Amino acid sequence: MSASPRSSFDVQAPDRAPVTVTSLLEKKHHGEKIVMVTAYDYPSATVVEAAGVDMVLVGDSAATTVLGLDSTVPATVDELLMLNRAVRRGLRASFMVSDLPFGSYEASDYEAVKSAQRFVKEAGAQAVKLEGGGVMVDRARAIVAAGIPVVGHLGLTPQTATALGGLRAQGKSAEQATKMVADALALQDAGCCALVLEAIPAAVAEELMPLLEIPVIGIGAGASTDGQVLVWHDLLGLLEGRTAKFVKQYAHLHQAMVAAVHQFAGEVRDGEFPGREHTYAIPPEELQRFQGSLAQLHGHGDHDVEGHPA
Ligand SMILES: Nc1nc(=O)c2c([nH]1)NC[C@@H]1CN(c3ccc(C(=O)N[C@@H](CCC(=O)O)C(=O)O)cc3)CN21
Ligand SMILES: CC(C)C(=O)C(=O)O
Ligand SMILES: [Mg+2]
Repeated sequence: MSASPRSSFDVQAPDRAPVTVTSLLEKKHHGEKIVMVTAYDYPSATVVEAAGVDMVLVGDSAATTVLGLDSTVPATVDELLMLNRAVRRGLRASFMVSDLPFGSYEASDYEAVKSAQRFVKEAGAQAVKLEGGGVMVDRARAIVAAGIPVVGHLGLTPQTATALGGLRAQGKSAEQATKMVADALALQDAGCCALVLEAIPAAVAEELMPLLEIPVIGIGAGASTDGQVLVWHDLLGLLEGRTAKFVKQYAHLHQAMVAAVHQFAGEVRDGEFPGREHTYAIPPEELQRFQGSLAQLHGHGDHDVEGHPA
């Protein structure tokens, strides 16, 4: 393990080959699980990179987790692009996938390709992700034809949650599950390099898995998928409040951060911070000269009230 960083940022990950569409497929074939985590800025990107995750998703969940909105619908291409560029600067080997936001790809193949190209050209995305089957399969095919890898997303698709009747698990009826299988096969046929399945019964995912040749990343789809994804804030416990059933919190950083800031506030109020070690020194002779010039300024005769020589 070499400690030398290869670029201006300092990640602690052991050297590893950059993740590619091909290496992800090999992982699937070898039965090695694929790890995906969302990231939204430079520090989160350096953490997921250092932890060695395979894929990083710059999710439109930024709308709720970073911007404090109550759904992903209002997220814009420009807002997400700024976050995507920050993430890009913190990544080296992890494969970066960018969510296309609601309204940036649905209306036509042309708009889909144009939006996808912005994430690639302006932020260094290695793939884009879009939600849904049906006509969205055509959008996926158009982006793939333009030379950009596409990740599909079926099941609970938060951008169209209103049409789904809310943020509800999907595929709980035979009809829904059958439609999902058809959409998954169609997305694969359209050339998607991977598929995300969100909030569906584990048994439905299990039936689907043998039918798919592309890597499948689950979030609330049980243990049979080729990989798992969680949202950064969920995994680390960075937000207050209840989480979806599919979330496991591996830390409780919200509490840890409140405690740290609370301690800072207490030390400022007590005069305990800053200590000598946090303050700057001036050479004694410079301090003496400085005090001398101050004394001159303060009315030692030959100056007017503003300190100018009389
Ligand atoms: N922090 C966070 N994590 C996410 O996974 C996430 C976001 N935000 N924002 C955008 C979307 C919204 N997502 C969500 C949000 C809520 C549920 C949820 O509470 N689901 C219920 C399902 C109830 C049911 O179907 O009966 C659950 O209890 O899991 C699921 C996905 C996924 N995305
Ligand atoms: C939950 C994942 C799959 C996602 O789409 C997001 O974070 O936006
Ligand atoms: Mg998303």
